[in-house]
Amino acid sequence: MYLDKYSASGNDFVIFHGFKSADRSALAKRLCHRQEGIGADGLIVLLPHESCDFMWEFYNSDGSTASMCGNGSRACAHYALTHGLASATMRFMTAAGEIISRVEGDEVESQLTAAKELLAPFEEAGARWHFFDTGVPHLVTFDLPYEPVLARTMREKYNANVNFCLYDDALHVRTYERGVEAETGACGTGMVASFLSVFTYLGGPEVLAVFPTSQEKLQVRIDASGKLFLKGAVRRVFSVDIDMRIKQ
Ligand SMILES: N[C@@H](CCC[C@H](N)C(=O)O)C(=O)O
Repeated sequence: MYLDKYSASGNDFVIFHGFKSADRSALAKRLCHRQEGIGADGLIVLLPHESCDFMWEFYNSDGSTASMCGNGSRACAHYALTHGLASATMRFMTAAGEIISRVEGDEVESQLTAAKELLAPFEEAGARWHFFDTGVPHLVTFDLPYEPVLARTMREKYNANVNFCLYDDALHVRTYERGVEAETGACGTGMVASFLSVFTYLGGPEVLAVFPTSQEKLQVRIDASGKLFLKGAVRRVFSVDIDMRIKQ
């Protein structure tokens, strides 16, 4: 089984392509395991699609599926170009809708699906929260430093990813990710939800530099028609051929 390991600003993924849809939840858990597998935040499988360049199946490291992943979309676009599955500008289908990605060297920009505000801003646990769906649901606060116990409480109550932000001349975001059940190095849809909170409620600009936990800088922007874009470098860490028959 041939696969690639990618890092997209510190959010890491195992990626391969196949021909058929299947329940790959157990495989995702096995491959993503940090001690007994390759280790990753998620598994992405590219599959043929009738009208797009391809479609994907996306799994978190705990085997759950997610409808979208911003950093995963950038990593898988680079994978698709590298493996001759698409040209540098490509369209692919996710459970959240169609994504358009453009690859230029190691820089990849993805145009995400239209965002929705799930709840008006609200106060809870001594903080003000914004709640956006940018492909998956994200809570965002600017009032508190990263706090894992509160992150876990809010994640469970709202079934959402949870972002703790600092906004100065740039945006700094730490994300507790659902399905990884921990803080990850970066979360693309979380950075876009945080950007939207700044843009909508704090009078922020149309383009912002965003620094996730990994400190690998990205750019988030909104165009005149409200389309949202996430851009940054991705890195193919290695390619490997593994024997999946070895099983304890
Ligand atoms: N890391 C991703 C988000 C992946 C899905 C998320 N963990 C969920 O289950 O909601 C990103 O870069 O957007």
